[in-house]
Amino acid sequence: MVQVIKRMEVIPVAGYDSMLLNLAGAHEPFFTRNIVVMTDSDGVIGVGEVPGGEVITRRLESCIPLVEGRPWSQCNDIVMTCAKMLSAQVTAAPAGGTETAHAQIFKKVTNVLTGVETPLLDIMAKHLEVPVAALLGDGQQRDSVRFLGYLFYVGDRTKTGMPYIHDDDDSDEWGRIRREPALTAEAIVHQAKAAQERFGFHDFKLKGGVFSGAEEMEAIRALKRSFPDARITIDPNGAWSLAESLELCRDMVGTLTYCEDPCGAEGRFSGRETMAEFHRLSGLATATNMIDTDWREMKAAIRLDSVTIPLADPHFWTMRGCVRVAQLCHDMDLTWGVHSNNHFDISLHMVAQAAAAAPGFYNACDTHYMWQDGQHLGQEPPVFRDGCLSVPRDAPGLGVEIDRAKLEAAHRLYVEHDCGTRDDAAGMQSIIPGWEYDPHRPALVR
Ligand SMILES: O=C([O-])C(=O)C[C@H](O)[C@@H](O)C(=O)[O-]
Ligand SMILES: [Mg+2]
Repeated sequence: MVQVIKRMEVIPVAGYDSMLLNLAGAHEPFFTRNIVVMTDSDGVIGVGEVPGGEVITRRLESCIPLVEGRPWSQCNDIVMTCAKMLSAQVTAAPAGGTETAHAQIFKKVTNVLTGVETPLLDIMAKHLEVPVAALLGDGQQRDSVRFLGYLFYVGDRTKTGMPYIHDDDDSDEWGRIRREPALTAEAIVHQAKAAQERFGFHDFKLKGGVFSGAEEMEAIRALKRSFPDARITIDPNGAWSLAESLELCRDMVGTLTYCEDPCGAEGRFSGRETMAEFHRLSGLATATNMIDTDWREMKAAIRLDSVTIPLADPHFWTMRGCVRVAQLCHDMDLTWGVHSNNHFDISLHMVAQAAAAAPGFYNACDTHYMWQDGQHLGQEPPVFRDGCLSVPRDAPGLGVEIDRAKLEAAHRLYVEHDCGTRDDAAGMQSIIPGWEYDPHRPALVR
């Protein structure tokens, strides 16, 4: 008797965040996600997590009639049917907006497909008694997945009047500092040391685009002095011009292992063209989650040699899609990595399972989880050892069993604070009235 999906639930949730700074402003006190829970006719439960926001919630809900009543064994066909329905929805949407806005809409479609695909894979893997990684690509390649410590400048929450969480964890130095301002190179090194103590990270990424590039490079140099063996990267989200990127990175080979989205589109040149020039002239490997985010962009990026590390986040490539990228990287002279946003433990397990199926060398996976540690929705907290999460071959499914009480509490938080779509500009405007996003000017250079 083939089990069918009896119920698909879409649950918007919120969690607490620190006042993390970036080019687009400051993270607000709450981050949002959409959780999908599917239950089959045997009572087997599968889960998935994708970015928050009402558009994604509504699109996921529109998939429910195409999922309920179908056997999980028809996973491919279910996802394909949803993809067709969603692409008709998007095509029917009113025209207008910029090309970037259009790309964002399509990214939201893959976010939704990931929300449908992941719980189905979880259920399928549980029935087959294998980890999800065994169902991806050529199957499970490793039992342990490396993550990096994702460092951020942190704003002073006390100046905002916004309900940022604080004093929530006194268990160690990381718990004590992660909600407090960090606005200097010393503070960034301190963050890295505290995070390493708790999680064991070997590699680090600094979110740039906040102070001048020169100041941020000082932080990178200070990090390298403290962690000489670490692979270190910086990501200003394309804030610098090509000339500035080259100037800033002139002596950084050996200090930076790779550079993520240093520059973007400029005058007559596309972001993929400026990144190609940067890669060639700086001698640095280049990573991106901005200019190589689907197959069409991938073709253009490969043709130009713009990107050596596509950060193939399962949330916008789907789990199977991001492993296809990993296979392509392995077969060509590229290396695979993963982008992240604030997330709960379900997403962390999704990334770990995908990375466990990535063949050959991969870059330590990005994760924001250190900012959320303690807010898991599963019954057990994820445990990092030596900067790694294990993906045991004898643990069926995604590796997370949902805790209904925690899920309900995260949903209540979403409702009570009227959370919706992320707005980093609002966070920044709470300390700098009238502040506006400028893609070419660091957030605190005004
Ligand atoms: O690599 C990236 O660009 C990111 O991690 C995107 C995120 O939205 C990051 O900028 C953040 O959390 O502020
Ligand atoms: Mg990035």
